[in-house]
Amino acid sequence: MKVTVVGAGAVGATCADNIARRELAEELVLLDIKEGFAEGKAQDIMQTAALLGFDTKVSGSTADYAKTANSDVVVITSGLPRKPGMTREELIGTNARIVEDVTKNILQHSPNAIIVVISNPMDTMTYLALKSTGLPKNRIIGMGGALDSARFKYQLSQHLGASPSDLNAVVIGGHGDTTMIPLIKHATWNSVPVTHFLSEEQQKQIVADTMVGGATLTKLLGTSAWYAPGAAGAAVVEAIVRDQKKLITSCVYLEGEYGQSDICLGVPVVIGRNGWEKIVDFKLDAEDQAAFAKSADAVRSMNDVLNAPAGV
Ligand SMILES: NC(=O)C1=CN([C@@H]2O[C@H](COP(=O)(O)OP(=O)(O)OC[C@H]3O[C@@H](n4cnc5c(N)ncnc54)[C@H](O)[C@@H]3O)[C@@H](O)[C@H]2O)C=CC1
Ligand SMILES: O=C([O-])CC(=O)C(=O)O
Repeated sequence: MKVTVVGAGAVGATCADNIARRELAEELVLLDIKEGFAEGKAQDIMQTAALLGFDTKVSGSTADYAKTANSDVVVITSGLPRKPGMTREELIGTNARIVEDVTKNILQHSPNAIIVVISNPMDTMTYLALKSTGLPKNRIIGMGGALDSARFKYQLSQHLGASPSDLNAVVIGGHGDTTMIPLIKHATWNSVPVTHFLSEEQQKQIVADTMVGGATLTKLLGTSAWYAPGAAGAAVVEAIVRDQKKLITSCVYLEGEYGQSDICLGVPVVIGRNGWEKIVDFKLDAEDQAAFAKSADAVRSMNDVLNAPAGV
C-alpha cells in the first residue's frame, strides 16, 4: 500500500510517524509546500526506523505531486491551524483554497485514492473536497469523530477512574466547539452504562469538556493539538488499508440518513478497503436528534460561505 500525507506540519508529521511505526504502508510520502520541510520530516522519521524496527519507506516532497503517484490513501492536513481565541470556522477562507488545490493535484496522480480530510473547518472541507472533485461519496472521509470520541473517552476515564480502552463512547455531529454531540446516554464502561456511575452534574461537565477539547489544548499550546489528531488520522488509515470494517464516527456525505441531506457530518460508519462502506443510521432520541439537526444547520451555513460571492 502507498499512503501520502499532505502537510508535513504538526498533525501531518505525527500522522506519518504513526503510519510508519505501525507499518500501515509499504511506502509513505509526506508532501508540503514549504521548501525542504517534508523531506526533513521524512528523513527524521526514517532515522527512527533502526530504533523502532519498521520497514515503511518514508520520503518527502516539496509540492512535487508526481512523487505521490498511485497512492491508495491520501490524508490532507495542509492548511492553517487556529490560534487561541479563534474558532475552527475562522480558517475557512485560506484553508478552502488550499484543500481544493491539493485535492485536484492529488487526483491527477492518484485517481483511485481514498481521501481522508483533516484540515479545518473539517466538515466544510470534507464537503468541499467531495463537491469539487465529484468523487464517489464513499472515497471522501472527514476525520473528526475518531478524535472527538477519543477525547470523550479521556474525559470519561478521568471521572470514572477507568482505563480509556475499557470505554465505548462516540461523538457525532459537527467537529466544532458548539456542533459536536457526545452521546453520553449511549456510552458504556465494559457494557455498563456510564450514567450508572455519574451524577447529572458530572455528565454535563464531561460533555462540555469534550466539546471544547480542541479549544482547551489550543489555549494551552498556542496552536492546536497534534498527538491525538495524528493518531486518529492514522486509525482511519489503518481501517482502510487493513480492511478492518471498523465502526468509526466520521464525517461523510448524508443522503437522508439522520434526517439530513447534501451535507457532510459525523455519523458512525463502517470503514474498510473501499473507504466508508456503510452508514449506521440508528435511532436517536428526540433530544439528540434535535441536537443533530442544530449541528447540521450550523455546518450548512458554513458550507454556504463556500458559494457566497465574498467567500472563497
Ligand atoms: N480534523 C481534526 O480533527 C483536526 C484538524 N486539524 C487541522 O489540521 C490542519 C493542520 O494543522 P497543523 O498540522 O497543526 O498545522 P501546521 O501549520 O503545523 O501544518 C500545516 C502544514 O500545511 C502546509 N501547507 C500549507 N499550504 C499547503 C499546500 N498548498 N500544499 C501543501 N502543504 C501546505 C504548511 O506549510 C504546514 O507545514 C489545520 O487546519 C488544523 O486546524 C488539527 C487537528 C485536528
Ligand atoms: O482545535 C483545533 O482547532 C484543531 C482540532 O480540530 C482539534 O484538535 O480538534
